[in-house]
Amino acid sequence: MNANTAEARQASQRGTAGGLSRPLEDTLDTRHGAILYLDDVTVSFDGFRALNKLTLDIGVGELRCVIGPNGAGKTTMMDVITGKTRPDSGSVFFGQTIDLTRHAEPEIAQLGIGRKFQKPTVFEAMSVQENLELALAGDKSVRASLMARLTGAARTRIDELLVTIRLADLRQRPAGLLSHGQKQWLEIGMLLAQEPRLLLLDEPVAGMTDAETEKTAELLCSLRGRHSMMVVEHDMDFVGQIAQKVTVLAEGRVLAEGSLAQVQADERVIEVYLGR
Ligand SMILES: Nc1ncnc2c1ncn2[C@@H]1O[C@H](COP(=O)(O)OP(=O)(O)OP(=O)(O)O)[C@@H](O)[C@H]1O
Repeated sequence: MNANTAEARQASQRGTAGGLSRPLEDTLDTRHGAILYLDDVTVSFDGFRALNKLTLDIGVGELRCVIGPNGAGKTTMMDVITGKTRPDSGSVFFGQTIDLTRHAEPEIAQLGIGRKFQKPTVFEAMSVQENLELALAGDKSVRASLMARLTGAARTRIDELLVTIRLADLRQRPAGLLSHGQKQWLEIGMLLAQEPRLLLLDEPVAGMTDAETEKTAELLCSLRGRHSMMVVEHDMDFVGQIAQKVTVLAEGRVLAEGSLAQVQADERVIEVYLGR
């Protein structure tokens, strides 16, 4: 294990104090501009290659959209990044020096990679604000003590987050009474509370109304630069609203990459995914 990895592991074992510090802030080396680099990653299930020598990188502060047909390997790719699935071969680097394949799932979350699954998983009986406080604390068991000594910085951060996720007016509302879209924004806020360097979002607008989808696009665009993001989506209108660079996955590897207009005009992409 090299020095940086050892340092990262120690930092991740320490955890975050009140969710306000990000222990790896100084150890994540992104001098070459990439926050994530997958190199030649292969994952097989019973001989079937869900990922087949996948190579892909995400720039610091970038909002990358990943599209592709069912079974292309999008979820498997996110599982590999977050440590849920180990690749058979290949490497997955977070910054220049942290090899994610050497870390367990909770460590990877501590390292600064947040993942939003398709279904919202907020605490329904708690208010919007309490959900954010909990996320900031990072652990349910510390909530009581946190509430007693919520620092000024934490209060400010929660106020900021409420504005970012467009729920400032609903801070006291039980999360269970929010609309589907509002629950998704709350969950994004809960992830942001942990100050992720990289945010993985799996079909964030599935089931949303058009108005909610538009607001989500605005929200994600507002996070650009501050957080690096990878968004897997099938909703092409939404992708059109947020996309800079789009990666098309098919059969476990990158089929095409470029602006949405470029990949939409690519005959191979039309053939396997978009249709005529
Ligand atoms: N645990 C597993 N065991 C066996 N096969 C799996 C497993 N996980 C995924 N697969 C297979 O790997 C391939 C890639 O699946 P994956 O879920 O990554 O695709 P996807 O691009 O996310 O698809 P979708 O758009 O439908 O979510 C599929 O053929 C799937 O059946």
